[in-house]
Amino acid sequence: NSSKLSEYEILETIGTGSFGTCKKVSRKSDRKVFVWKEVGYGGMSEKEKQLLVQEVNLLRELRHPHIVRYHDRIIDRENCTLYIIMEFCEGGDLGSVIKKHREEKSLVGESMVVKVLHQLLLALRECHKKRDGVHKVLHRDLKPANVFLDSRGNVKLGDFGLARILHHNFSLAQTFIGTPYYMSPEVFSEKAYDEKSDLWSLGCLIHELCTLSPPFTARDQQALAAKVLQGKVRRIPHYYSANLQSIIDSLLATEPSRRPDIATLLGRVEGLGPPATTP
Ligand SMILES: CN(C)CCCNS(=O)(=O)c1cccc(Nc2nc(OCC3CCCCC3)c3[nH]cnc3n2)c1
Repeated sequence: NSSKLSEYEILETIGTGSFGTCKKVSRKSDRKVFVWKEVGYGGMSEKEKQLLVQEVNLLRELRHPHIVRYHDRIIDRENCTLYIIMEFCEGGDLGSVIKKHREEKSLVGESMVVKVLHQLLLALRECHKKRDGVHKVLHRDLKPANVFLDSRGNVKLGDFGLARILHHNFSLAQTFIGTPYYMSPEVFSEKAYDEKSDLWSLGCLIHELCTLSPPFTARDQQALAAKVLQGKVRRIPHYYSANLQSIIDSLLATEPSRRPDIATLLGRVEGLGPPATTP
């Protein structure tokens, strides 16, 4: 029996994403806390609704310690709204962590950076393993606001799938798309997007975690593309190890084929600092 909205109590609105509103809710039966994401499908064509169903089915299949867990969905036909109920991550998002460190002028410790790198590599390996019938599941929207921390400080990759839904240029998504800081050279030059593009975005995210601002910034998309295609990146602070610098350099290789694959990267990361997942 599909669950109903009345089984949940709304605690607070956490924020609004490219898909709609995200709220913190608690299940009345056991007070367990979740988030739900409200996706309005009123303006969608039959085709777009089909895509939405496909994406939610994809979300349901991904079960991994470092991917935010999908729990349930509720369809409210009266308001043409789909509610996707997911695991609540108490630690908030990485964007807020970076903002805090920038304001406090303090660097993120290397062990935390390595933990985020390691756990996101494990999450991306799982995503790339999956196929939704035809093509590979790529994240496409890896950015600090889409990476969450649980109560034990473990990293959880969130909100993908929703990213792909909105890649079919839905109107709402267009209004939310900010500057694509993490867009890879091949995507700017409209070449094929594949796993290596997710690794480029991971490189941007880890670089930002070390420097507290995006590796490539510009006032508009054209200027950003020029910088990304030129491929010059400032080094991370000397506080961090040469190993970490070289892993980031390899992820930010302009030519996708020069970026190592996930297995190679995991070997290099597991060779670094202390064990990653907090038991
Ligand atoms: C320790 N403190 C410093 C941190 C306090 C932190 N607590 S907090 O304020 O409730 C808080 C803040 C941000 C996130 C979360 N947890 C969370 N957020 C999601 O999405 C956020 C949404 C994404 C799109 C854009 C709008 C926001 C999730 N999606 C699936 N699971 C999720 N979990 C909790």
